[in-house]
Amino acid sequence: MPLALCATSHSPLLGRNDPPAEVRREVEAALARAGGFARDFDPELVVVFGPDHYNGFLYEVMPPFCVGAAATSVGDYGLPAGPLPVDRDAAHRLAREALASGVDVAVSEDMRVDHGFVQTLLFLFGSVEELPPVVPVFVNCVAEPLGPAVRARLLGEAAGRAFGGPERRVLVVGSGGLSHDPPVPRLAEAPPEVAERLTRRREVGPGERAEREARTAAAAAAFAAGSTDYRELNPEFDALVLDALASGDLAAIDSRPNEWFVREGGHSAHEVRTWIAAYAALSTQGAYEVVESYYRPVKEWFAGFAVTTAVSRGHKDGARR
Ligand SMILES: O=C(O)/C=C/c1cccc(O)c1O
Ligand SMILES: [Fe+2]
Repeated sequence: MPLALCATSHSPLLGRNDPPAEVRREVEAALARAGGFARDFDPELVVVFGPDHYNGFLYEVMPPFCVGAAATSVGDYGLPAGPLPVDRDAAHRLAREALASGVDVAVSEDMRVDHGFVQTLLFLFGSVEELPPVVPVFVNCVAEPLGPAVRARLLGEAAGRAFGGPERRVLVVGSGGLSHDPPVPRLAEAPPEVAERLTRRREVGPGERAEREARTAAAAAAFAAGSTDYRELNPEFDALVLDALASGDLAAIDSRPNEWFVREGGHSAHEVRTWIAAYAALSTQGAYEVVESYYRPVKEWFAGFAVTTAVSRGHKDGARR
């Protein structure tokens, strides 16, 4: 039972702009079950594929992928700031495997990560203090130009080869998606001051951060109230993605052109690359089965919100140690 998988959407608007209480309770229950699955599996290592939202990676240098050999949470949206417990040797092992197989990952000895990593890790493990050793793997999902989605599969397969095997229990995690298009700025349309902000790394003060986050929450409230300024969530796209991942037919999604993701799911639908990578890692161990799959579109959170867990076929019960 060497690999298991959790893949969840994230939304930093959870707790800031909530849907009716029963919807929040239902999503939190699905997240709690995924957390129970992760803790029962008791991983010795967590490899988490996550995006960034111009908090850690800027156009100064924008790699398609980056393996964090050390990482610090920036503490956006009220999440805890500070270092994450990264397994540096494991990070280098993954980078070597990826590079040897033709996936040109960058390596960072000082990676900054935002809610795209930290919120999902806390969904699963509760607090930074309770985290097992992690390897954070940045997947660029917002900063155009993007490579083809299939590269995320190749990256995930490299992770599967690096960590598959009986020696240790490794949980692979995907964080992001599914259909959604929150107001994340895009360089091509950015006025000069925003382009500057997307390009150069600098400390963001608490006032500026709070203002930005309040703007996103207000946009989500307007979206939920019926504003047509934002792209609708697309449950059909989300179902197609979830079905393809569950069936193991990753090509059904990762062979699609980038424009398809944007047209069907919105700009941030590219975050499903993190799920593709996680499922691809699991696929290196043979056929797999989804243990649980939860889905609900939540406009208040700007998210087609899904939570899935999976194990290699025949290991459903073995997921509990
Ligand atoms: O504020 C941001 O940068 C992004 C917010 C957000 C909102 C909803 C879903 C997501 O995946 C997000 O990253
Ligand atoms: Fe996101």
